[in-house]
This record gives sequence, C-alpha cells and structure tokens, in this order.
Amino acid sequence: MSFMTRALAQTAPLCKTIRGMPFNRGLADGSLPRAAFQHYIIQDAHYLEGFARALALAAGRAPDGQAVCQLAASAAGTLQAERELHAHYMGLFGVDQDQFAATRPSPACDHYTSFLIATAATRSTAESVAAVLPCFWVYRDVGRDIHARATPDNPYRAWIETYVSDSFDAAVEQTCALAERLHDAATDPTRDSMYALYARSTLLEWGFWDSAWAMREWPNPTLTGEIA
Ligand SMILES: Cc1ncc(CO)c(N)n1
Repeated sequence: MSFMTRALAQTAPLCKTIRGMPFNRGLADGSLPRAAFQHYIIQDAHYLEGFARALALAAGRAPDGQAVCQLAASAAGTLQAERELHAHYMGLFGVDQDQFAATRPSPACDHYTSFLIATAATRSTAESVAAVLPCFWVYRDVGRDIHARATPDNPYRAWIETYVSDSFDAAVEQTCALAERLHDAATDPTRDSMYALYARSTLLEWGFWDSAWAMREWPNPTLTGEIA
C-alpha cells in the first residue's frame, strides 16, 4: 500500500474534523471575525519561517541531489509565495510590522514549528518529509473544501485561492511523490515512524486553527510577555 493511501486513511476522521472547524467554516462563509484572522495571519507568518527552516534542514540532510534540490526549492519557493500573501493580508487587515514584531509565537505555533524543526534535525529524511507533508496536504484539502462553498464577495478570497492554485497543487504532488519514494526505500521501523509523524503533524494543524479561533496566547502574558 502506498504511503499516502495509508496515511490518509489513518487521518481521515481528523481531516473531516478540521474541515468542520469554526475557523474554517468562518473562512468559507466570510463570517470569520477580523480579529481572529489578524491573530492567525501573524501566527502563520511565524509558522512559515519555522516551516521553511525545517525544509531547509531536511534539504541539507537529504540522501540524494534530487531530494536536496526539491526540499531547498520548497523552502524558498513556497515561502516566497506565501509571504506575498501574508504581506497582502497584513496590509488589508491592518497588521503593521511593529505589531508583528511585538507578537511572539503562540504555544500552538511554537509547538508545531519546534516539532518540525526537531524532526528535520534528528530524524531521517523520510521521517522529516512525512512530518512536513500535512502542511501541504491539509491546506490543499481545506482550501478545496472552502473554495467549493465560498461566497464571491468573501474577504478571505485571496487566501482561499492560494491553496487551490495550480502551483500549490504541484508543490503538494511533488512532496507526496518524494514521500512515496523515501517510503519505498525505508525499513519497516522508519515507515512506522513516518505514519506516526504524519498523524502528529495533522493533529498540530488542527491545534493551530483551534488556537487561532480562540486567539490563544501564553497562559500568563504578564509573566511571559518579555521572554516568550
Ligand atoms: C499552519 C500552516 N500549515 C500549513 C500551511 C501551508 O503551507 C500554512 N500556511 N500554515
């Protein structure tokens, strides 16, 4: 059985839950509160930096030139395209550079990026790719689901369209293909670990949206504000 077939079967209930989350329903019908999206877009900019670091680390440790090239291009290319989207949205939703600089990564964001970076630094490339794959796959899945329901005058339209674009689709397919190739060459224990990491990362995607919807900060900002 292919890696994706099994990984998707294992995470199907969680993906269904993610599609139904209030944050994503609000994106689809345009009713998502502006403050929740502002919170999200700041956290996602922090997230993308960590995500790119994980991809770049995995690139440096990859077993062959093709994987090095693909992961390094993914770190640069996906991030570049998404940064433009974030700049657009930060302008549109009134988030300035000072506000961004003053907002530290939330616990959910820090958890997710720390997990990706630790995996890329200490595990095999097969495992690292399994861990970053839900970042691609889940966003395309959610993007498609929302796109099918989105109203034409939706204020979050540019965000939704990014994740149903041909270029994002190509990035998802390429990363899936790399995961399959590394899975085919992996030992059974590494394969087991790939499935566990894929599922963990999907759960952390859920946690990221859950945190954005609640606009969750550190539990005691007065204690952690200076150091978090
Ligand atoms: C949290 C999160 N996961 C995945 C993506 C898509 O790359 C994103 N922008 N943010």
